[in-house]
Amino acid sequence: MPPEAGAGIAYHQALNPAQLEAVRFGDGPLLVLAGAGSGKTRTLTYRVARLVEEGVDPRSILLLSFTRKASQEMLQRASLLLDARCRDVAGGTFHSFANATLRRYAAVIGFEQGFTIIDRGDAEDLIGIIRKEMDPPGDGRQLPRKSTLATIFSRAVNKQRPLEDVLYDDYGHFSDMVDTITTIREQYTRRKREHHFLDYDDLLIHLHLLLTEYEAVRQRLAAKYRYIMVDEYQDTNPIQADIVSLLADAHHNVMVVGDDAQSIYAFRGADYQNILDFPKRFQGTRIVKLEENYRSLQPILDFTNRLIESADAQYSKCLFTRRHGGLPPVLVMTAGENAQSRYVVREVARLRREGTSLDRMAILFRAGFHAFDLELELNRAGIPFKKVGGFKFTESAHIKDLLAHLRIVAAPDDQLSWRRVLGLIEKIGPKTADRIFAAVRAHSQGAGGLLSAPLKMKNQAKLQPLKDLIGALTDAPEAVARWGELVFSYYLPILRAKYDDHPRRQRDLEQLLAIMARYRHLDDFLSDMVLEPPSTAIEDGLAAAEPTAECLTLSTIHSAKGLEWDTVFILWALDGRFPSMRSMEDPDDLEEERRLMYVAATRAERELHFTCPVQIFDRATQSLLCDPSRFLDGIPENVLRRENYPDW
Ligand SMILES: Nc1ncnc2c1ncn2[C@@H]1O[C@H](COP(=O)(O)OP(=O)(O)OP(=O)(O)O)[C@@H](O)[C@H]1O
Repeated sequence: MPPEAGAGIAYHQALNPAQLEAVRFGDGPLLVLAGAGSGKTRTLTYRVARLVEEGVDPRSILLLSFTRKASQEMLQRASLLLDARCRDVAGGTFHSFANATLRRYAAVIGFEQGFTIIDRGDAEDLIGIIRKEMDPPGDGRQLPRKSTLATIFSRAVNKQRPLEDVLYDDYGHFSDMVDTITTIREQYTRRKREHHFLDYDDLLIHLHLLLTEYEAVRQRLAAKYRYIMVDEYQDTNPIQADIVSLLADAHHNVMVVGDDAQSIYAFRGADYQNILDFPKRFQGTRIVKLEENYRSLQPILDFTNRLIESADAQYSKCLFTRRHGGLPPVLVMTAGENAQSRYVVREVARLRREGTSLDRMAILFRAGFHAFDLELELNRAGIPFKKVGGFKFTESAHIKDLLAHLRIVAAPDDQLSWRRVLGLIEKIGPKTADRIFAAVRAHSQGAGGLLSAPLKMKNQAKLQPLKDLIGALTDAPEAVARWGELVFSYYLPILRAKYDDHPRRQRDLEQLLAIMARYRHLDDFLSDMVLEPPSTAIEDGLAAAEPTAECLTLSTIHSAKGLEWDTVFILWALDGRFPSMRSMEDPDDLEEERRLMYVAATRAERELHFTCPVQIFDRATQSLLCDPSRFLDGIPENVLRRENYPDW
């Protein structure tokens, strides 16, 4: 039991005056502008504990955050501070909250039989099927690819803009196909309805709809959640901001926490304008700024304050710390990409000799491929690393294969999963798969329909092992782990035949089985796999051989958000790479790149290195890139040191 338990929480000792003000704030709207490393997590945690301590029913508090892990950690910490009541607080992401609420009110919005959530890959596959059926424009031009179509549709939803506007503004070269693209979207919407599918965006759309069209439901939800808290508010999109307003409309007890300088999800529709507009949405908003940083040494903050000072519209903040000492960050010009990798390897080795653990160092970059050369050098030097970001566990083919078998049992109307499952059987193509699916569906006995559906003789034999599996699954009582084992045994021979690197993939599947063992209901497991997929690094380097060994982190900047390391290296601080050439065409994109660099730099506690390989040929513009990132221009030597590697 912590010392404070029972004797009341020692707020004064744990919090600085600004944090304390936010924690003790009474009813009404509150905007907490929390600089990087200024303790926003701590502030939210203590506020939850305080509300509960003062007698607020924990079930009437709703804490929305960017990942479920973040909200779970906050609630766990709040429980340690106060007591187990804090675990009853409703916490999660916008999407998981939408999922839970829509399941409760499914009948209201016309999903009496429930729904299946499809991930981005499935959404693209469905769009791909429709795209194939459409006539090409006729002039030899190609329709946008399925992934581009999915991005266009999603952008329209998340920015709440008409499809045509998104096409004209962001994809001008496809704007003459607006009619065909609109038809594809209509078809996509229709098919999703038919199969009871909701994609990620639909979760928000339907929740929004539920709150705007069904006043009685909105009132019930508003009465239920008397205190609303939102973490990372700068990364909300317009629908999410509306959802918060609709829920809080009746009482205005809403606290949002965020940092406009760290908004890096505009490409997903996030709009940092939400945080700037919050006081307009909620009259009488109290604004509290958290400016004391507990993470970095002062020379790092001197640099990051400079970096963000030139950003456009923002709330002004000036971070400071009581931690002094340390050197200013360094910008190292390297003679090409390989020299960049060798510089990083040399410095990592030096830090290690000086006693810094590899776990306390990170190499950050904008896109996964920016680190390929470095990965080779690290392997050569025998430095173990793990690579995070880019692509997710559940997006890999073998994981999707295994999940598809479970999905046809949970949702027998899921045509995409049937196609996948049947497509794994030798000599069954998409057409046969669709015929079998139609026969099973006509039988209306769920997946068990496969056992009795009239099928061609030649298909009967091929399907026997799958039939046995479905028979076993439908006979076994609902035990998620057991079902996982059954599918795993069935799938193992397929995996071995299909992939040369099956041992590594088999380890992933075993990990998935371990995760399954934590679930009681298959629906919950499958929904979580779409909403909160495990963030396991699949592309591990040498570390993969010894998962527990100390290792270096290689990460995209987006995946490094909220994390911290003793030493951080930021690769490719070269104008044309960071900011990228593309972002230079649009001032908003350029600003987002600056914030991305700010997020990366504020992860460092003690040492910060930028590397800039020069004389890089850019194919798109046919030019040589030689200058450091424009964001570093004009920063004086006493704030950012400059070096060459190797000396030239
Ligand atoms: N009042 C305080 N006294 C001492 N340490 C604190 C205080 N507030 C926060 N910290 C410490 O500062 C560190 C950063 O806090 P936290 O993770 O909450 O930052 P953050 O604001 O979420 O950062 P970011 O937005 O950059 O991800 C943590 O180690 C936390 O324990």
